Amino acid sequence: MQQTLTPHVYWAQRHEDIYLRVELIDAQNLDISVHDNVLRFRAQGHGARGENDYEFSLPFLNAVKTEVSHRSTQRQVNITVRKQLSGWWDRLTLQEKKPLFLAPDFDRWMDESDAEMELREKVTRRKRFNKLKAERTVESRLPEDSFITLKKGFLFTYNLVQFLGFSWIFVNMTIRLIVLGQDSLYDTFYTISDVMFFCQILASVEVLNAMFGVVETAVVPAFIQVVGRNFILFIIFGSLDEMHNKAVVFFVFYLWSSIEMFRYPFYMLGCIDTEWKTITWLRYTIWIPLYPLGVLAEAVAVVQSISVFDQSRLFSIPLPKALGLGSSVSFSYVLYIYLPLMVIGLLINVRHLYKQRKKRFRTKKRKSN
Ligand SMILES: CCCCCCCCCCCCC[C@@H](O)CC(=O)SCCNC(=O)CCNC(=O)[C@H](O)C(C)(C)COP(=O)(O)OP(=O)(O)OC[C@H]1O[C@@H](n2cnc3c(N)ncnc32)[C@H](O)[C@@H]1OP(=O)(O)O
Repeated sequence: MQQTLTPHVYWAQRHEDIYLRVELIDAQNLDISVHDNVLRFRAQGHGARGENDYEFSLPFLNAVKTEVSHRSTQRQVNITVRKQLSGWWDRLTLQEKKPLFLAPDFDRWMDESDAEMELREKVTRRKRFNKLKAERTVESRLPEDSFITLKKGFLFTYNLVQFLGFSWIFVNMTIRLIVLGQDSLYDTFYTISDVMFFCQILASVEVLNAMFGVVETAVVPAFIQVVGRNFILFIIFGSLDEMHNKAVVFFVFYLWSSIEMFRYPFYMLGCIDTEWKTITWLRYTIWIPLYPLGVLAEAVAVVQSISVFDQSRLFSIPLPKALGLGSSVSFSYVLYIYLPLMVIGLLINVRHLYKQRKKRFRTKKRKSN
């Protein structure tokens, strides 16, 4: 049967506080209270007499406040009680004879004059801190705060516009696919391209944001993303009528908008210091299948456009007659160079997104521990 025992208790004081250290390992079920200037302690833990219930009560010499703060570590329980009036006590307990379980805490012990000096230093430090804080509030916090509000407002609006644009694209394409079936694959460009042009031109803002440090993102991945998509949209699809009715347009647009429907809401929530776990998970996960598929679809579009550029000679590069190699070089040669660049771009961005994912979920895990 368990018996109730008294733990070893060590004490020290300052002008305003009483510090108690209760020697109890792995203390559980703590019940600590102060009523009528008497502290009552009860807990289970491993003390001088092994694993047991331990308790004690201490009637204080003078009045104390009823709020008591305590912190339990693996080795001990630290208790702080506030004195009702600031001052130095001759002893801790009401009765003159010191209880047997109580001893001075020499690690924290101070005599009255040392404690006075500490108190004076504390007051000076607090005054200096308050003065600095007041100065900082007046001089710098106002412009800093309004800059942050302006930045968040701008980013929120930008992300909202992109979210609406890409959602419209995704929903429109999905409804058309359900209603028109396979036929909808071949007229995607005619129905969707205006909104896609708008969203992708606007997306150039993301490179500027990265360059000027408006958001904490790397410039190279943002640049690859924007340049890569705009190349496909404006050069491959936009400039060749022959590409407009190809099914590949559907796949490229659908893959692009699928990620953006989650990426922009994720950023929007970040602007208002909010997080929805599902959106975060989707933002940092669905790129895993979508990114390679997106690059594959873009590569198919590039390959399909090669013969069109060869025939139309659009964007062909004029050569000086002196070289004797013909009058111009087809733009398709640029595309042959672009294809391996896409693979390099894919690798750089997949690596970046993998790191961002690891960082995000590692931080989250640590925070939730
Ligand atoms: C040298 C010549 C180069 C020529 C290049 C040619 C190569 C062509 C390669 C082609 C590859 C492109 C293929 C691509 O088009 C295919 C597809 O898109 S398929 C569909 C799937 N795609 C994706 O999943 C990619 C989506 N895009 C992105 O994720 C970004 O664009 C990317 C830059 C790749 C990565 O984003 P970012 O670096 O910004 O990562 P984070 O989201 O983690 O953001 C970092 C922190 O910044 C905050 N942030 C960022 N933007 C905003 C914003 N607009 N508003 C508010 N906050 C923002 C974000 O919250 C993060 O902060 P914190 O960590 O504190 O949360």
